[in-house]
Amino acid sequence: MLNTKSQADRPALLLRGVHKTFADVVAVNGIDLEVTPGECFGLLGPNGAGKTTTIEICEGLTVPDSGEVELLSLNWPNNAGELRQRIGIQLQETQFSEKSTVDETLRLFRSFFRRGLTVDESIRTAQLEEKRVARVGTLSGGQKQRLAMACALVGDPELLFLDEPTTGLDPQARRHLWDLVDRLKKEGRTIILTTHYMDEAERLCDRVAIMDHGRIIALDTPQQLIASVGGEHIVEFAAINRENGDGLIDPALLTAIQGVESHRLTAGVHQVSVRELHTAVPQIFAVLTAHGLNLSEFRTHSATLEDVFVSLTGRNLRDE
Ligand SMILES: Nc1ncnc2c1ncn2[C@@H]1O[C@H](COP(=O)(O)OP(=O)(O)OP(=O)(O)O)[C@@H](O)[C@H]1O
Repeated sequence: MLNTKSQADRPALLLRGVHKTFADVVAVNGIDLEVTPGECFGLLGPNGAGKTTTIEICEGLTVPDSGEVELLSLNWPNNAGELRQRIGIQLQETQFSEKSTVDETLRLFRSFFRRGLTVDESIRTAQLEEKRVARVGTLSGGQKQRLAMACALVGDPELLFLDEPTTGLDPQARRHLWDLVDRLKKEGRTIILTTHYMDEAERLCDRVAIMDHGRIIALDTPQQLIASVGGEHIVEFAAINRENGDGLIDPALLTAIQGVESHRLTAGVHQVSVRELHTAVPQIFAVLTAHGLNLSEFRTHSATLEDVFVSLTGRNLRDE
């Protein structure tokens, strides 16, 4: 059994050694996790990493093969009734009745909870006032996501699960959802969200677990994860030798440059993490010139969670 601290000291969510296999696919391969009350915690990873399976295990929708899961000091299936009253769930895709109005849909969801927000409050929170009497079938993608959020909130949950809340939304609708999540954080709710957008995780999450192949491969604040890459900036370039047409360069020549923290070569593109652009870049150019190399591509960016994933796995999050 889990240890017996008082409820106030307990994490809002606790996973210990959680495994789940579907036929021959290991979806979740030994996850340990503790989420503090009031925290916005992100599960970040490429498609198929196991994020949805993990979150569905937490939500009581999927039964793990092994491991312990505790939410708000309660567990599935022993405390299922109480848990359903105290958590909110936004699934990756929610099938609402297209013919019902926003108002009718929320009334139905509100009827599942003993206590919670009024339908008016949840419509206001999700900024759907103008769509109150609109049929669900007429809503845009962003409005449907906000309705799904309103349904997840109508029971006034302490712990809220959001599975890829902004996938498929245009930039404006995404920002709208982010503002809503900000407000929910300020209200002190614990939020667990999955995403494969690193900017979303950086923007919203207090801490992030990066998942790959069913495991957590890194877990920290976005800032600490990014700092772990080594340099604040990433310089990416491809180069061609004027004589023989290849782009090879001894990595030791690059890593010997003062302020260069690491080097990686992916699909012909060199990625160098550096502390300061203005000192490192001229030296990189000097090394290339000295070895007869001309640049064919060159760009720089501030290090992101994408770079953390690349440095851990050698792969890009987005290309999966
Ligand atoms: N019900 C299921 N039956 C069979 N395989 C499944 C099932 N659910 C998930 N899987 C497999 O388990 C692995 C993890 O899937 P999961 O949906 O948890 O990943 P994910 O990180 O959420 O990906 P995405 O970002 O695409 O939603 C994948 O290989 C997926 O095909």
